[in-house]
Amino acid sequence: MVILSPSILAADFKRLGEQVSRLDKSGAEFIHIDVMDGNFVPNISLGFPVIKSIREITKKVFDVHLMIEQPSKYIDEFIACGADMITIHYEADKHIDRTINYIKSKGCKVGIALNPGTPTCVIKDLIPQLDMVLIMSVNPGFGGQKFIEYSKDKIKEVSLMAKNIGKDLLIEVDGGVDPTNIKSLVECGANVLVAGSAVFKDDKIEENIDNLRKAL
Ligand SMILES: O=C(CO)[C@@H](O)[C@H](O)COP(=O)(O)O
Ligand SMILES: [Co+2]
Repeated sequence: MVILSPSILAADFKRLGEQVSRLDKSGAEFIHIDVMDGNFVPNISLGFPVIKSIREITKKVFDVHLMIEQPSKYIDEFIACGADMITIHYEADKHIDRTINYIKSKGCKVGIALNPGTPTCVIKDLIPQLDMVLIMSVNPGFGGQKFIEYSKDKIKEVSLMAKNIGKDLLIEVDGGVDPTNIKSLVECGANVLVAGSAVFKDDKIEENIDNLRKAL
């Protein structure tokens, strides 16, 4: 099964509630929420009040991508706001094993994100504990960037790691996903596709989601 996870970073924040309602009625299974702190990445996006507000609009899976330093400090708040899946960056947490266990102990799904420059070998031994691995296919911080082609090799590597241990793992690709590359990403082993610009372009949310699905 291929899961679509529209990133609201690309939404029109003047009409965020209306657009999230449209996502709620769409065929997308997840909603990708990019949290940025201006330290781990050179951008600041949104936080607890926004997540709490849109949680009242939809029951879709909140796929929360934390691009923040010291993510372990905020796990309880993100869960309280309604996060269903929390993905932290390998590069942002020196005690990642402890944070993974804490997130799971709270009954929340857990993912690890890898920047384009981080090799997949660093998470090999963590895969048994994970629900998801997020492969960043752009440098984190902004939507609308160009897909980094070598991300496909990383998707294949993680897919093989999971297969070798018989692990049913979500493999999420995040950044520059559009109808021209989505099929090839699934063929590499991706099963969760994040799309921001490709979904919110020209406010044609429903049509753009259908086009992504048709391109598979
Ligand atoms: O985490 C990030 C960016 O750091 C992504 O989730 C982007 O928000 C995806 O946007 P597009 O590349 O699909 O426009
Ligand atoms: Co993201």
